[in-house]
Amino acid sequence: MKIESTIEGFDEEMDNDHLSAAEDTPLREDAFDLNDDQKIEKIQASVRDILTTLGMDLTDDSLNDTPKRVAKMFVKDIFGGLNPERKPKSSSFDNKYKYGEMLVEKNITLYSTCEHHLLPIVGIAHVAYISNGTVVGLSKMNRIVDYYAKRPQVQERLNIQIVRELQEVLGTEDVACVIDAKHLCVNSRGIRDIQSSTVTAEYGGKFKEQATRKEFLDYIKLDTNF
Ligand SMILES: Nc1nc2c(ncn2[C@@H]2O[C@H](COP(=O)(O)OP(=O)(O)OP(=O)(O)O)[C@@H](O)[C@H]2O)c(=O)[nH]1
Ligand SMILES: [Zn+2]
Repeated sequence: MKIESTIEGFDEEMDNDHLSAAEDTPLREDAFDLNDDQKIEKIQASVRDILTTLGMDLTDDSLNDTPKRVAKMFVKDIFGGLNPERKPKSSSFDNKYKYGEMLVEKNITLYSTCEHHLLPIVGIAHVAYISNGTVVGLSKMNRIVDYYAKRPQVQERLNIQIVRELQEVLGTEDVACVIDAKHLCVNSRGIRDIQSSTVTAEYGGKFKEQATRKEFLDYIKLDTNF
């Protein structure tokens, strides 16, 4: 049986067995039973517990507020995109000027968090679409990238979520996104490979055709340094 969440703006359909579609962030049904302040209180206690277990003296004035800082950062900042109320309102307009070519928003700065290690993912996203009558404000593409990045993520899911959202807003399948990002869990720990970065891509509609995809990739030329 399918159920619709009652939370305002939460339009991802949830399924009783699986909670959500494969590309949706795995959230529990009670994810928003607590408000932000209640979550900050609880997380603060957990962070205090972790640091205390590690042996840190939390009476030190540099550390005293760390549990609260981390809790606020999780709820309001780096995981703020879990809350559908923070989803950007994507003002769309009629394509009055009949611009029918590809529009590319490239080099969008991306900060996310790896859900396996809770370490940063830092990179760039390139987004493109071909209008079928609707256009979206340029900054909305940056905002959509930022919203879905502010969750515990894997890069593949992040890439798909960005494309699905823009397809919805623009009312077209013809949307693509390429992400090139460094995962600090690979760069700064574990294998500690500082050079490597991860490239993912999601192509919808016309972008599945080779010529359209090539035009997009020529515009973004994956030779950027960040
Ligand atoms: N597919 C995918 N894997 C990721 C992403 N971010 C991190 N990973 C990988 O997730 C894997 C987690 O593997 P585990 O073996 O459970 O973790 P680990 O023991 O810390 O692994 P090492 O990093 O190899 O030390 C690692 O290989 C990470 O590189 C991502 O966005 N997508
Ligand atoms: Zn990781």
